Amino acid sequence: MPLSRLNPEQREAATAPFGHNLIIASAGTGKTSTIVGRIAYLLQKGVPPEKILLLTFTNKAAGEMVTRLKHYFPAQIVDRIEAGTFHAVCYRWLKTRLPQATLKQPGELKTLFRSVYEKRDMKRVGYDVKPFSSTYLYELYQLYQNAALGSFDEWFLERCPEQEVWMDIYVDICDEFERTKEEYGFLSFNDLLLQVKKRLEEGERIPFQEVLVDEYQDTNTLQGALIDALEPASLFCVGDYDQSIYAFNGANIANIATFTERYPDARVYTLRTNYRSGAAILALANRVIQRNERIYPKELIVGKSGKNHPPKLLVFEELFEQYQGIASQIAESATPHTYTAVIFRNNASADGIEASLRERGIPCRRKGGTSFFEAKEVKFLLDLASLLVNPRDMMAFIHIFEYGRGIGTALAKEIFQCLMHFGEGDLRRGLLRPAITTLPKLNPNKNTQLGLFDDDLEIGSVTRFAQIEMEEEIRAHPLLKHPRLNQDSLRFFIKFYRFYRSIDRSQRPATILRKAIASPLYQEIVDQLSAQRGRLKSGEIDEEKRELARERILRKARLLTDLASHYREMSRFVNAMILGGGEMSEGEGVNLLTVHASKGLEFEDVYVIDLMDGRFPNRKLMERTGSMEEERRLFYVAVTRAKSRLFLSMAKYDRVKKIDFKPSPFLAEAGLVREENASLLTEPV
Ligand SMILES: Nc1ncnc2c1ncn2[C@@H]1O[C@H](COP(=O)(O)OP(=O)(O)OP(=O)(O)O)[C@@H](O)[C@H]1O
Repeated sequence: MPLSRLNPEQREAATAPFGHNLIIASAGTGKTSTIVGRIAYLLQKGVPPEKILLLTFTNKAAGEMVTRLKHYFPAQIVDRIEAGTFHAVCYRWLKTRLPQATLKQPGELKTLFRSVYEKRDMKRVGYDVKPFSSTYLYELYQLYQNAALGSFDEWFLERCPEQEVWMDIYVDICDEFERTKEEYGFLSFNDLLLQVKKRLEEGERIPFQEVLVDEYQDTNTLQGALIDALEPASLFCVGDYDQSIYAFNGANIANIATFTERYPDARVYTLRTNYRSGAAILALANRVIQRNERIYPKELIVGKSGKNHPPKLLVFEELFEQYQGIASQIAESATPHTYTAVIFRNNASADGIEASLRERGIPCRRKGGTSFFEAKEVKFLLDLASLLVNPRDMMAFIHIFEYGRGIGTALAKEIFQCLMHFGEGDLRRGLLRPAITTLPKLNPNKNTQLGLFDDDLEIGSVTRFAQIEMEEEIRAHPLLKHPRLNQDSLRFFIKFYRFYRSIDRSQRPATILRKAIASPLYQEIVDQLSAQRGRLKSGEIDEEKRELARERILRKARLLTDLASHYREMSRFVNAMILGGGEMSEGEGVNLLTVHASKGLEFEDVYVIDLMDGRFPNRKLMERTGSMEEERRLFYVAVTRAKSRLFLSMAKYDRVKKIDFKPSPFLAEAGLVREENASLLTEPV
């Protein structure tokens, strides 16, 4: 049983009485094993699995815990436990209430927000204070949803009082954004939590007997409120305040810091034995983190025996030399690449190190596989899938039709509006079996954002298309009367029409994707993209390059089909791809990670790079939402990922930007450089 593998302090926590339990688990002290032990304990005590809710920071973490439990309990029991991220769990629950709603990628919603923002002519209003850009306002609005429960203007004005003159317009923009999302059936990630919280507050019940929360230190105000709204009979929160690193995303360290005030009956357990790292690494981590306020008392005991490598400072003369030097060291190291990680504070560090590793033929992987989902060939297929799930999804339709020669955003919007009109609000019907055969009567005063036309459409002559081969039903389609449709755009429309007809009765996501990939519609996308990617600087197309690009595109398309084969319903597939996209990593080899992405992971050898003042700590971000304490916690998280060897590296000069660097103050706090003048104790390598 998992309980028998726990040490006494882990077991004491795992078998805590029902009630409000907080487990302070320092880095590497085995919180995963403790949570698994706790669930085993609950099941042994007879708690029905469906009454257990496990909330984790990634779906992968939930999956790993569930897999471990399956070693001890039958799968049909373990699978009934509700486990996943806040988003995934809320999505599953909402799905039963809002079957049509589609989750949208943050990038897509940002575009929608911009289209609402740009309808306001800020210049004409002409206040002295410059308004925030659409992107910045959008980010603030997202942060507000995670970080506060009161009204937007109150929260906003507290942070940005100088922007008061714009407040009414900002509120108006956010309101319209919310209405537009609702109209299209779109949900943002925040909406998942907000909607569930609202329904719970309105009296719906999800009666969990125990809610377990992993990485409790990184829950935000909204998540904290959601946990409260669930009103679980018992709460088991596991976290480490020294690893709270998501303030920029609204994480509220007060959730963990005030636990005992909010729940006066709370019991606090502390896991102290670190099994991950050698004594010297732990001593360094502790020396630094001691400078932060101690919220609950804690002490780390070294549980690992064996060889103890002292952490090493690597100092390079020049920034790029640093990346090269580290790549060389990794090339010579006996540690397998997959057990090695390079960790950095800022994403900007990744390219230099990746290029240096690849130059030496060392494979590497970057977490946050957005690159896969952002690849145009994948996005196109996901847009097709999204449109099948939610035919009101005008954004997906536009993205698809923009590939048609001669079709820009404006015409794509018009085609969408026409099809909706022909089908009386049903896109598929408007396309395949139009009920109305006249072009839409349009209202010039209507919202221009929806792409309705300024004036009524004149009727175009269908004889323009006499030479184009097509089925009779397409020739009779009312869209052909659209005056702005030309031969190229019609050809694209025909491909789209035929694809829709080919999948008329198909249900399974993988079948539909296979048909899509084989269709002339997708062939057109593959041709366009591979030609673009095969083009040389001179403008000519290199056939070999184009062929390689084509193979890569099709490989990605097949990978997406493989992923789809795990789903029976298209809506589940689409939403899972959006929910889980950020957790995918691409490739094999040395792990290149931001500190945030390294959370919860461990590696034999860890290189924490670019340890220069300004970069780590990142002074710019500190001014916005951060603090020195948060940066110190980031440093603590980074160094405690190391099991055997820890290398801390810095450069003294950036040749490209011509800047001199000072060592990170954390190197002084770690005792690796002299504190008073931050001078180096180590000579450059
Ligand atoms: N009782 C135990 N005896 C021996 N090894 C253990 C025990 N508990 C955990 N470990 C090992 O300690 C390491 C750290 O465990 P785990 O990944 O659960 O830590 P964590 O508390 O989640 O760390 P962090 O918060 O830093 O991510 C793992 O390699 C795990 O196998």
